Amino acid sequence: MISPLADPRAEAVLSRLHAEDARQLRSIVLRYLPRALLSRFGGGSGADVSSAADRAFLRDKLVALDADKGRLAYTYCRALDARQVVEVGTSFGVSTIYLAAALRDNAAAGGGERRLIGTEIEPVKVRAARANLAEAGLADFAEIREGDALLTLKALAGPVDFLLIDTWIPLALPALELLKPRLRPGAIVMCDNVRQFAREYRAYTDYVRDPRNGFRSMLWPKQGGVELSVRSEAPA
Ligand SMILES: C[S@@+](CC[C@H](N)C(=O)[O-])C[C@H]1O[C@@H](n2cnc3c(N)ncnc32)[C@H](O)[C@@H]1O
Repeated sequence: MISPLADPRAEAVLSRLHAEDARQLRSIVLRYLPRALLSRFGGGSGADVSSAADRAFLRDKLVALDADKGRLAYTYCRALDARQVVEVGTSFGVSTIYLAAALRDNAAAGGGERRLIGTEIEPVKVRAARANLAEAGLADFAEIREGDALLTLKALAGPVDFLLIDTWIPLALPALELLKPRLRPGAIVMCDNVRQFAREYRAYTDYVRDPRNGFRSMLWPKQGGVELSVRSEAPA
């Protein structure tokens, strides 16, 4: 498959992690399919994974951004000449590697300080993500903050050029609202799986698709769907 990264070291780590993610998919589908079907056809919500049992089950699961979306994120960060990128939901660091690679390449092309701030609530995943970034040779471009994103990102200084929201669904809109004042005009926000969980993401998509809230937004409809929103000035 064609990749814009052109970085064998990072690609080797990504290929191991994508393979591990694919191996885990079966157990995730078996566990969550009934909820997903209920959500689609019978009400109920597929969004809530906050129980102790769900948390324990998901602790070693990557639930990673797929490769096409990772490459899309890389390409946007390059095109934006991003300096600061924020990621809500780091897990084992798959998306983080794509984003950190873009920042490294932006620094090589244009100089200046570039940084990715990622955040993850599960300590074991934070340790794994840091190790994966180091193995990919990208540790210098990413800082992973451990804890609840609404706390770890509260005092973040702007401007933010690109924001990836790839976390459990109930956090998506609060995270966007927290970070919205730090997004520079023209910043892109990418939010994963909004088509697959359209009902659960309704509050989020309603918000970004209403231009009065300061975004112009579209659905990239492949693989569960990605919402791509450009920060614009809200009309007076
Ligand atoms: C879909 S996974 C992220 C996948 C990651 N972006 C990747 O490509 O590998 C969502 C992650 O969000 C984390 N998460 C859930 N709630 C969170 C919160 N309140 N603060 C920070 N991270 C959270 C979960 O532990 C999980 O690892």
